[in-house]
Amino acid sequence: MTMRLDYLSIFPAYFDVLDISLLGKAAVNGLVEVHAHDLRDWTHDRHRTVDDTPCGGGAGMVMKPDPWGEAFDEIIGTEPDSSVHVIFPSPSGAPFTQSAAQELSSAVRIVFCCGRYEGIDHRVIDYARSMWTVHEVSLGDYVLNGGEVAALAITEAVVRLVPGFMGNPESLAEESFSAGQDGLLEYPLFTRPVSWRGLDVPEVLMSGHHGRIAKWRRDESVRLTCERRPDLTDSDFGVPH
Ligand SMILES: N#Cc1c(N)n[nH]c1-c1ccc2c(Cl)cn(Cc3cccnc3)c2c1
Repeated sequence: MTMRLDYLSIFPAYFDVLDISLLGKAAVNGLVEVHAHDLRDWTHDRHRTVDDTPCGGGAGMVMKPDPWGEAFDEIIGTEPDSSVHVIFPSPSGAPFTQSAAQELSSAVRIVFCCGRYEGIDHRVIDYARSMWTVHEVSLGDYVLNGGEVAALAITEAVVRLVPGFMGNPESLAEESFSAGQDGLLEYPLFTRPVSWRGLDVPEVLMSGHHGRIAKWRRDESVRLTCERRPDLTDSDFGVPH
């Protein structure tokens, strides 16, 4: 089943990058289909206006609802369909998580609405909620200038989980935040040469003793998670006291 991805933005060129790397290969293999659209194509004035001053006053400009509605009609359609997932990156969105990426990886259609300025007229989101399955999400607690970078990050997180996308699906199970990792951060990785600029690969990893290697990796994951992400440690993870 091909996953169709649509991107609505006043900077559609942001999404040209999706033609390269693994995503480009996935498109070639028919796993995903990418369509980027310029929101200004649904304006009708000489200046192709997409913004206006905020009702109630305040700084900056707000994106007008009209172009979004006309773009929705043409790109998605005018009939409700809960199988269509519409994503609004937003500073006030819910944190985007690996489990959200996992859920979205089985979607047949995802439409990313990438706003700019101070944001999109809220009626656009309300209308979308009346028609499709809407996700208002944030990448994290830092400020971006619009939704495009978030849409690219979410795309990569989702598409890499689509069955058939990753050459070696086993590698997905050991990553940070993956279910197989018990919510722990990934352990440190090493490869050849064994000695590099006076720095050596931990001996245990060269021992060939799989039990010891597994214990070292688990201990390292617990140590790193306790140090860097105490918010993920909802239990002791058997941390040695
Ligand atoms: N996702 C995410 C995310 C994040 N993690 N930081 N900033 C954003 C984000 C997402 C969408 C928009 C739209 Cl639309 C306009 N802006 C600019 C802006 C910045 C600060 C306050 N108001 C608007 C966006 C910022």
